[in-house]
Amino acid sequence: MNALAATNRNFKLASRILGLDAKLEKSLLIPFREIKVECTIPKDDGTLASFIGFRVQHDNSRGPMKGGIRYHPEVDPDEVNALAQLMTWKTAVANIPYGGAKGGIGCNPSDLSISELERLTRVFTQRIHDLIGIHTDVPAPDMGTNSQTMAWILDEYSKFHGHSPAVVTGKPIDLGGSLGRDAATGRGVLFATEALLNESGKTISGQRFVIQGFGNVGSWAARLISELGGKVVAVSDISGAIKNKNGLDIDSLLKHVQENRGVKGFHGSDAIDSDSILVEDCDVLIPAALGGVINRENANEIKAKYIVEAANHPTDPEADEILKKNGVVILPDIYANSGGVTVSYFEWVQNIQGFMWEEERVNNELKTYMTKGLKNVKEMCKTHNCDLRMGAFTLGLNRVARATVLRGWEA
Ligand SMILES: NC(=O)C1=CN([C@@H]2O[C@H](COP(=O)(O)OP(=O)(O)OC[C@H]3O[C@@H](n4cnc5c(N)ncnc54)[C@H](OP(=O)(O)O)[C@@H]3O)[C@@H](O)[C@H]2O)C=CC1
Ligand SMILES: O=C(O)CCC(=O)C(=O)O
Repeated sequence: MNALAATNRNFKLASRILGLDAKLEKSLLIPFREIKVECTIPKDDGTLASFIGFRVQHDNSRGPMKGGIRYHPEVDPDEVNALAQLMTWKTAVANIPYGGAKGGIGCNPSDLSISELERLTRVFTQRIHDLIGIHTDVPAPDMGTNSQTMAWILDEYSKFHGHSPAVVTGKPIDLGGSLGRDAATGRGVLFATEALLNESGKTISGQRFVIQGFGNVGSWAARLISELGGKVVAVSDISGAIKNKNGLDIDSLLKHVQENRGVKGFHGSDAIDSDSILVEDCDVLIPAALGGVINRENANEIKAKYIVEAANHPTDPEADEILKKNGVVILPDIYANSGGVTVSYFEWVQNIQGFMWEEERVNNELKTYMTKGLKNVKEMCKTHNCDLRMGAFTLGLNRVARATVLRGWEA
């Protein structure tokens, strides 16, 4: 099932549970605005290369639209649409005053030089600058983009609108970024996992973790989990997958990745088949890369007791059903990875206030939001007798529906 069909299916299930009016349901589902732009750049060798960029602004009833920009070969309109919709429910679950958006460019960033990436980012910004803004739509990093990408967007946007640090989050600290934003999604995953485990008297320490993806989110999650005594027994990235049943030394692995641009060949590990990473023996599985990776082909083989969705939409609805029957507990993406956008919110607040917070304050506030988020999701599970995914969807949808109805429609 493609990302949009899967996301729409979850939306409709939640809407039925809440008993939303069919016309309101339709208005919540259709994106506010879909932008598609052509971005042509001269490559370093003088030849031209053309790319397609997207920004889907899904909903703004609760505040400015918010969401990352992804650079990846598989970026397509349906996927960006699904990711934008997920941002609407995610910001509502986190209870931060935003709507949802997502952007992307269909490209392989590892095939482009730094100067080509800069030109591409600047051209994309020129195409969309009139449609984003501090109080309309605030981009951030996602797969294949980082704080440098945000710095280029900020610089290009500011040429048209004056210096505007709050137009993007996930910026470098020197340009008004927040302390703690780089680690925030991984740290949020840690807080979410801790809160879930604590309910059954367990802690991070002593649990065995498998992590797919070792980029921003996966590597921070691994680092923070191992700092608390959790055993990360297998990880993967594009270069391959590695395993050590006694636990990987994450500090040495981080050095290895910096020097070798991938986890492959790490001395304290054995290589395993990349496809088998999700079905490795562990207590907690953390998908932190692409969507749709847990599907009906592999769901029955999953050995983890818990899945914490650091990636967006990693689990197909068909797999959801299989995993539920097998007793696997899933912390859904729109709650589990909301730490990133929550600290983006703190960054935006700091930019608007013109006052920088200490990192300790950022991390403490994040913990409060993540703990409260799980409590609110569980209350919805209890009220509607549903699983955690539907608990999160009904929580998000209900908040957005209430805001939409309160604002009303033009006559
Ligand atoms: N960044 C953020 O704040 C947030 C991110 N997310 C989600 O988290 C996920 C990861 O994002 P992020 O860490 O920022 O992205 P990054 O680009 O920093 O890292 C992505 C990682 O996934 C790896 N990867 C890509 N394809 C595969 C594959 N087929 N098999 C195994 N690994 C693969 C990459 O490998 P390699 O390094 O070798 O290319 C890299 O390690 C995405 O789904 C994103 O939407 C969600 C909330 C916030
Ligand atoms: O930090 C943000 O604004 C958005 C992060 C994001 O893209 C996501 O949560 O999927």
